Amino acid sequence: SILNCRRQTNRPPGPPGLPIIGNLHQLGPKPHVTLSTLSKTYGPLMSLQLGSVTVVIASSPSAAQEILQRHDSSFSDRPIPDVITAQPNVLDTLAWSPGGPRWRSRRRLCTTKIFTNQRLDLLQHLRQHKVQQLVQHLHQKSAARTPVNIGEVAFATMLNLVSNTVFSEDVVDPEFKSAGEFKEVVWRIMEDAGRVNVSDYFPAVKWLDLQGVKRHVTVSYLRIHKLFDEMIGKRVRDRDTCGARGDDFLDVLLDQCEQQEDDNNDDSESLTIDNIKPMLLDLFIAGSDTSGSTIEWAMAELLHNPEIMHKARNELNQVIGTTNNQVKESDIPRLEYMEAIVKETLRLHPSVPLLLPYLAGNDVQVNGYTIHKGDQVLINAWSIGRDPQYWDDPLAFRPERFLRSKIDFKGRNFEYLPFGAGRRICPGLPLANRMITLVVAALVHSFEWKLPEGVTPESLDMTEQYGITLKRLTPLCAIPISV
Ligand code: HEM
Repeated sequence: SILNCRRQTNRPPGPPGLPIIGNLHQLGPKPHVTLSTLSKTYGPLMSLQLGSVTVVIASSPSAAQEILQRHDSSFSDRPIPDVITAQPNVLDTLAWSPGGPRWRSRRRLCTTKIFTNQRLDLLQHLRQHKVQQLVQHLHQKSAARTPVNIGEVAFATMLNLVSNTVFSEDVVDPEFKSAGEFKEVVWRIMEDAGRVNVSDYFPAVKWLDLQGVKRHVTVSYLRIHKLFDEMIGKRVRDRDTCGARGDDFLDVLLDQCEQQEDDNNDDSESLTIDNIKPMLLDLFIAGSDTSGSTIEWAMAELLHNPEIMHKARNELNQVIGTTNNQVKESDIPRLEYMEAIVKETLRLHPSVPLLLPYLAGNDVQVNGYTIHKGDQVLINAWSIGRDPQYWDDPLAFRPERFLRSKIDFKGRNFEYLPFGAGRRICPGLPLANRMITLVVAALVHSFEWKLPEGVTPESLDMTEQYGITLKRLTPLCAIPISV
């Protein structure tokens, strides 16, 4: 029996399952919630059998620390979902590449040249301009008193903020008049990636692609690569003809490609015009919906808690003023309360609730149990952020808890892991933090927000929906009133 097998192999405890499917049927529509509940019975390190895959789930700060810090070298790879393997050169992505030399050199480029404060400062005027356009768009909506789907404009805005940082270009119509192909394709890829796929739990039948998701997503991957080809081609020509060198991420990557050509090194670690595309796609997939839904949740919490909205507006009026001044990224360090709001939003609504999965590279002893080579490991950051052992009144939205507290999301406090921790912590964190804080601050500073007819702050539905990112079940709609 499964129980017996657990005892023999010293696996962490877990609920008994059925033959063949194991615990697959028990996960339900909100796996992060189910796993959190199960961990109360089976402990902070438990194991589930999902089809033929053993998944170990860490649900306490110390279990997370064991995996992400103490034994991090054993968990440097990720299991690659079948849908993700449909993309060309998947091993050149940052998010899914095994943690070897290729990943390390790309990752180093991110931390030393791309997501640095210096680089992000150089590009902030582009993002500032996009946020101004968003505010103008909302002024028009205000004049017409029409409700705005906040998640939708936030997602489109995040795509443009990322694309201006990467390409100095828009990928979505900044007036929000047409959706645009880029947005459609990115969205389709995320939908396919968010689907539960039997291929991932029964590797033996992977080749059948029973649900056809892999075939479906392939079309979108090829299309987005083609769109990247066009953008990169244009940039390469501009660089060749007028020697123009800009500051955006694409220029950094192309500079790196050229430098490596000069160094004459052509091993698998080196960057080429062809193999930077998976990394570029990573930035859009990992950066836009995550940041967009965080903005939607932050606004929902502010509308749900009017006194907190009020305090946030007061702070903005004090720091930025009540005149036509626009919030800038450089103002963020002085917006302590707004920063606390963003942190509190990510505590209660981490957009990647189970982080990205890890793969055990060898047998590892954790808390007296064995995690076996080949097991998958998940960290339930959602559950950890709501654990009453570490958080007072954990279900209340109280930004004040982060004022005068040293707890940060940079991977040192294991009771708070919205961006993960350790070697594979989110590299986009500094950009995410700037984009989210800037947009929420601009939305609160420029508008009073009203809920649609019949919805009150108390009755606003705050139910979650699990997907590739943690979303609201009912999209947040609200009416901006220009101030
Ligand atoms: C609210 C916004 C965001 C959240 C909550 C978030 C969260 C995460 C999490 C939890 C991980 C996995 C960490 C781990 O395995 O321990 C991750 C990885 C990653 N994130 Fe983010 N992220 C956000 C925004 C961004 C942005 C804006 C970018 C870039 C433009 C980005 C790029 C990446 C990449 C490339 C990885 C893979 C890193 C690797 O495997 O080496 N993320 N993110």
